[in-house]
Amino acid sequence: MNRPRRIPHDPFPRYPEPHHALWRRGCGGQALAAPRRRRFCGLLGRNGSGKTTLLSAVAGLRRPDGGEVLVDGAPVFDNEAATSQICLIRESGDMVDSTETVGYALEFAADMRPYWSEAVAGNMLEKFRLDRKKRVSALSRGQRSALASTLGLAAQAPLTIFDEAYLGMDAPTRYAFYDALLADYMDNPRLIVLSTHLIEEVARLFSDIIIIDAGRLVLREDAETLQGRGATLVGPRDAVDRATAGLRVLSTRDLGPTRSVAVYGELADVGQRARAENLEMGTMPIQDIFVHLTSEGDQK
Ligand SMILES: Nc1ncnc2c1ncn2[C@@H]1O[C@H](COP(=O)(O)OP(=O)(O)OP(=O)(O)O)[C@@H](O)[C@H]1O
Repeated sequence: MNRPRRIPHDPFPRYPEPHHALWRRGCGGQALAAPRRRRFCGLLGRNGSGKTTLLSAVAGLRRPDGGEVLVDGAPVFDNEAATSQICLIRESGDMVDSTETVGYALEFAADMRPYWSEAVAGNMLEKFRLDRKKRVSALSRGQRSALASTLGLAAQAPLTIFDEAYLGMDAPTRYAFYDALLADYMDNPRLIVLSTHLIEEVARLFSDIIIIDAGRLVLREDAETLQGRGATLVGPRDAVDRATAGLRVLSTRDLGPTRSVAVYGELADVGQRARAENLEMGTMPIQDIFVHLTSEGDQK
């Protein structure tokens, strides 16, 4: 079968312009992403927030109840030209027929995927210690996830989506997967979307963060800007209160006379305020920002 092949080590593969309008109306009618070519995007949301539903609609596997998902201006549902550019690996790892061997699963994917890389597939099999001759049904849960992730990376699709693809993988396997993901992204920059609950493990990979909650967009930001929007200030209570006056306080913790406050928003002068009050200032991990932004209504 004749397949267009990627030129090895070509840092600018000649993919079609990716997905300008892809996310435009994907989530509650709000814009999810501006046109961008090479991004590594983290999709974060609490259980049941709609991540899998959204990603299935983006991959054309599910017709949206409302709104549209567009790829380069064309609807993605029932559009083979669009879906051939997209590879979605779901947590169920359901792209693999369990009665077949690992080797057959790879051959099948190679025939289906226009940008398939045998080299990436081989590297991943080695990394994950997967035997081509083994039946998929004989693999453990984590090994099935590893195989599904191999198929997802080797597909080299211009839009590659992993929806909690790490399920069942042990920590060394997950880290091997993250390393492979990052190396592959550097080698072939494209649009990769990763949905995960293990935020701290992968936060370093993200160039962009999208947070959804109850089917609505909460935030879309580049990771660096988002990191700059959260800070913690620690010191004597009065001094912390003065320094944080007028800022959006996400949480306050007191330990004796010491107060620790997490603030979020436009923090242009917060460093100056902290220095003026002689406070300790720290950055807020993305996971903490996520927890605060998606649990604000819980106590009401
Ligand atoms: N935009 C939406 N409007 C209404 N219902 C939705 C929306 N998105 C998802 N749902 C419904 O919410 C339920 C959970 O959605 P989904 O499985 O996509 O969540 P999730 O974020 O992937 O959850 P988890 O992290 O637990 O896997 C499903 O029944 C789905 O049909």
